[in-house]
Amino acid sequence: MRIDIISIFPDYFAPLDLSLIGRARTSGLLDVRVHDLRSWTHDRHNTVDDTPYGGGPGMVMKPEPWGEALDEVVDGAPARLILPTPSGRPFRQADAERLAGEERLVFGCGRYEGIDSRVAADAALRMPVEEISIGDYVLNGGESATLVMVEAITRLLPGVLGNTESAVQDSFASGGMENLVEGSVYTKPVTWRDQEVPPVLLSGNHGAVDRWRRDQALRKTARNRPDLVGAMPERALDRRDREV
Ligand SMILES: N#Cc1c(-c2ccc3ccn(Cc4ccc(CN5CCCCC5)cc4)c3c2)n[nH]c1N
Repeated sequence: MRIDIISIFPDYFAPLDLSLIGRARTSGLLDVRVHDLRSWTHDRHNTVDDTPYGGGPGMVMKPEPWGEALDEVVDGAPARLILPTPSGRPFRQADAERLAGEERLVFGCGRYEGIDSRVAADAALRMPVEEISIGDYVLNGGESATLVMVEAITRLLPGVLGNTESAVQDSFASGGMENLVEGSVYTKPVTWRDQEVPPVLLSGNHGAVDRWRRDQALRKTARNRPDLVGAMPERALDRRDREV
């Protein structure tokens, strides 16, 4: 997969040189290229913004640099443009799984009050464009959202996670754990600050361990994500769970 990221803050993406994604880039498994939008400005101040038509607060990103940047970066290749925006469709695990199947993704990171709307409309003449939000809170730009989405997507690519990690469907659809959040996890030492690891995890009884983990996940989901419990199919709750 090739990922292009266009931003006025390219240094924001230094974390993509680290850890598993950094290793995947070094190995050639993943091709991530970060571009400074100001490279496509031609005035002495490298201007990327201007006042909004119709008035209103703040500034809007000018269309010209974006148009030139996308023309050069995409260069006629089949690519999908992702535009993080507060008003976008919510980003979910299913979107990460879907986008992990793409050959090329381009992320356009807006700032100020956003990117002139004609940029998305013009790009849509040549490629699929998705306006996506990572959550119902306000950020200052699209960079953090792009980091989140790139991590969620690329961790699903074969070979990116090592043997010690697992990117199965995580807790949102793995076998018998549909729509549940992760339960509690433990490692050595068996006693730490007078807290013991739950004995069932030391029992070697895999059936009992699986049942205990599912019960823990159910309890945590009911406590932290009642919205997911409501979406849980009746069959997902065995008789004992219905007593929860
Ligand atoms: N993904 C994602 C995001 C973003 C996100 C993504 C991309 C950009 C580009 C610029 N900003 C800043 C910003 C913040 C608020 C507003 C809304 N206006 C406020 C003033 C009155 C009019 C409406 C617009 C632009 C961005 C924010 N925020 N939250 C997410 N989940």
